[in-house]
Amino acid sequence: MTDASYRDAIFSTPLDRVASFSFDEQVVACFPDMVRRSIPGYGQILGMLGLLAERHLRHGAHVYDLGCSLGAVGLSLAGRLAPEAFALTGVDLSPAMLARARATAETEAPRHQLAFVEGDIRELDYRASGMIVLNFTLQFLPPADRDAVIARLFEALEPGGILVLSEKIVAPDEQENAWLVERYHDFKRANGYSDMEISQKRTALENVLMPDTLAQHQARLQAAGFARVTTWFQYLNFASMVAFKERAGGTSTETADTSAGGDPA
Ligand SMILES: C[S@@+](CC[C@H](N)C(=O)[O-])C[C@H]1O[C@@H](n2cnc3c(N)ncnc32)[C@H](O)[C@@H]1O
Ligand SMILES: O=C(O)C(=O)C[C@]1(C(=O)O)C=C[C@@H](O)C=C1
Repeated sequence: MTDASYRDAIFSTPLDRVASFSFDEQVVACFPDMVRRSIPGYGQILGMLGLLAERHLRHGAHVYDLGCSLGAVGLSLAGRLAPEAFALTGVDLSPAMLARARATAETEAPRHQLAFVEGDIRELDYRASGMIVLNFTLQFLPPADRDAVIARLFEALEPGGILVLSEKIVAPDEQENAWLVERYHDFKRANGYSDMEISQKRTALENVLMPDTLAQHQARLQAAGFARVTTWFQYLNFASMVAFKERAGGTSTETADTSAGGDPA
């Protein structure tokens, strides 16, 4: 990133009252450091998105990055695909995030078609797309709004298109979940967060980030019409799924990539 990025110290001093977490200026300023130290596998997930696009995206298709923050998903795709291979629209509610996303894209991928628009992903008028990414965004929507958003994304996807959904998750078994959360806190401590920071952030995220189970995600995706859902990544209580929209005739996604050779049969 060329933009200035600060170390996340938002919860490093004791607060009388911990306010609910929001994507304000303070978070924007330290966001790259925050996600790197707080989301297990964040860099690996981003890296894989470029590979998934290479494999599944029709040449010239449109891509949505919903809840794009600083535009990291678009930059990952731009790192793997040629400028004419896709056009991406990043959507976010936060003007401060979008301003930095635009500036970074301009510097780091000037020839790629990366646009950023302010909007609520629950209300957007979606255009037909070959790939839609929700990288740690659905978890911030009120649970009652999630089914409708996923159903609209299914409708917006072209046959053969993919939805990539990365989320913090909760395990249905209480003991398993407690273990995962404790190890997640170990992960945060190892990345330099103090117990106080971990505890205050946890309070700030209560009723703001409400994780679903993997089974809830899978059921929602299937109810929306996705023929196949694969959990391709999990690291502690963070996971990423890819959901495939079938092509007409019932076949699931085929590769858009021609470099891997033809059908061996
Ligand atoms: C954890 S961040 C996403 C990180 C980003 N996708 C990445 O890979 O770096 C969640 C983002 O979702 C945005 N957001 C939350 N609710 C939204 C909504 N209803 N519509 C659009 N954006 C939303 C927030 O402003 C925030 O930037
Ligand atoms: O810090 C945590 O506890 C998190 O859950 C990490 C998480 C996320 O999953 O989106 C929460 C808020 C920030 O946007 C960055 C990361």
